[in-house]
Amino acid sequence: MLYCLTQQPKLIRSEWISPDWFDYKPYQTLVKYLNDVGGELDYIQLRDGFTKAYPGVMSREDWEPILTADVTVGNFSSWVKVIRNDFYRKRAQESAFDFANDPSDEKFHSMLITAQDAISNDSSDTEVTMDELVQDMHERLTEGKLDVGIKTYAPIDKLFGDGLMPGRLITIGARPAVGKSAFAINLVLEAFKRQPDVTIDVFSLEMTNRQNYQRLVASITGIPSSKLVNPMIDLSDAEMKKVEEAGQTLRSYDLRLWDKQLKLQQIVKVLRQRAATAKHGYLAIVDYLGLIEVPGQPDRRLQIEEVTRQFKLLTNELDVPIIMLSQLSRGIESRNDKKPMLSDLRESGSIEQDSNAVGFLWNSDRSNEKSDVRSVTLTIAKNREGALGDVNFNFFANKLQFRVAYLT
Ligand SMILES: Nc1ncnc2c1ncn2[C@@H]1O[C@H](COP(=O)(O)OP(=O)(O)OP(=O)(O)O)[C@@H](O)[C@H]1O
Repeated sequence: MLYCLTQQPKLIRSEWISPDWFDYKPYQTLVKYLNDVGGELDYIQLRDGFTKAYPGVMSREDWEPILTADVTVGNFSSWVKVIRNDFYRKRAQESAFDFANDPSDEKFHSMLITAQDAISNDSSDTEVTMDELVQDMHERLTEGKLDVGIKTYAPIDKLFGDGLMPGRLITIGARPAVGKSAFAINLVLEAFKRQPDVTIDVFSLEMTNRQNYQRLVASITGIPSSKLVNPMIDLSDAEMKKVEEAGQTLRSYDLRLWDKQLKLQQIVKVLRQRAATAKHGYLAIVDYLGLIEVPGQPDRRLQIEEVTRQFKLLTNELDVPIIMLSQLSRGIESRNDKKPMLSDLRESGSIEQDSNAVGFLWNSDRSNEKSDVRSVTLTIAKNREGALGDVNFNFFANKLQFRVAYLT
C-alpha cells in the first residue's frame, strides 16, 4: 500500500487511510504526512517534503521495502482493505485476550465494541460482483429504476440531484448559534411533509429530547419556543389546541429522537437496526460530530476520523443518507469574509474527505444576525455528485423556522 502511495501520492485522496493502522512509527508518520499534504505532489516532492518535515524519521532501510515493492498500483484499494481489516481484527483479538485475562464489565464492553468494529470494517462479504452491477444498470435502463433521494427544500433537492440521495454522507457545518440544530429540525419536518412514510432518526448529543420536541412543535405551529417551556402558563387556549394538533402530526411520523446515545457504537447500532426496518426510505441526522464519544481513543483528531469513516461506511453499507452536523473553527470570526470555507472544518481532514457533500450555514447578512428574522445561507462547498451553490433562507429564530428566501 505504501508503495502505491509513494508512486502516486494523490491516491491518498481516494481512500481514508489512518496512520493508526501501522505499528511502525516511521510509517505512521509517513501516512500522517500524506494525509496532511493531501497528495498534491509527485514522488520526488514527497520524499523531499517528508524528509524536510520529519528529518531523520525514515531511514534508508525504512524506504527500501516501500520503494522496491513489486505490486500493481491498480490494486491499491485491495491493499487498503487488507490492511484495514488486519488492523481491526488485531484490535478485536487484543481486547478478547484482555477480557479473557480480566472478565470485567468494562473489558466485556470494549471487546464487544472492537468486535463490532471489525465486523463493520470487514468488507469482504459486502462486495458487489460485476454481475450485480450489470444487472443494476440493466434495471435502470429497462425499467427506469430510479435512485430516489429524500426531498426536503426544493433548492436543496436540486443541488443534490434529487434530494438526499442514498449512500451519501452530508456534513453541515456552522459556528455556534447560527442555527444548525434548528435547521436539522426543519429538514426533518420538510422531509415528512413530502414523504410522510419516511423513517428518520435524530441523534442529539447537545439537547434533550424534550427540548427538541419543543423546537419541532414551535416550528410546526409558529408558536415561540420560549412559550413552550411552561405551556400551561404561557399559552392561550387556541395555542394549546395547536400544540395538541402538532403532537398528533408528530405521532403519525416514524420519527425517533435520541438523546442518550452518545457513543459512536451506540449510534451505529441504532442506525443499523432502524435503517434495516425502514420500508420507505431512511435518514439519520447526528447533532453533532464533535460530541460523539469514541471509547478507547484518547486522541481527538483520531476520534473524529473514526466517526466520519464509520458513518461513510454505513451510508454505503445501508444505502442511506446520513447528515452529520459539525462545528466550525473559531478562525472565521477573525476574517472579514464570514463565508465559511472547507479549511474551517479544522478538527480533521477526514470530515471533508469522507463526506460526499459539505454545506455551511452562516449569517449572510450581519445586520440582522441577532434579529428575530435572520438571513442564513446554506453554502454547498463540496458536492462530489452535483453542483456547488448557495441556498438563502430566512430564519425565524423564535419560532425555529427556516424558510427559503426566494429572490423577488
Ligand atoms: N425562543 C427563541 N427566541 C429567540 N431566539 C431563539 C429561540 N430559541 C433559539 N433561538 C436562537 O436560535 C439560534 C439557533 O440555535 P441553535 O441551537 O439551533 O444553533 P446551533 O447553530 O445549533 O448552535 P449550538 O451549536 O450553539 O447549539 C440561536 O442563535 C438562538 O439564540
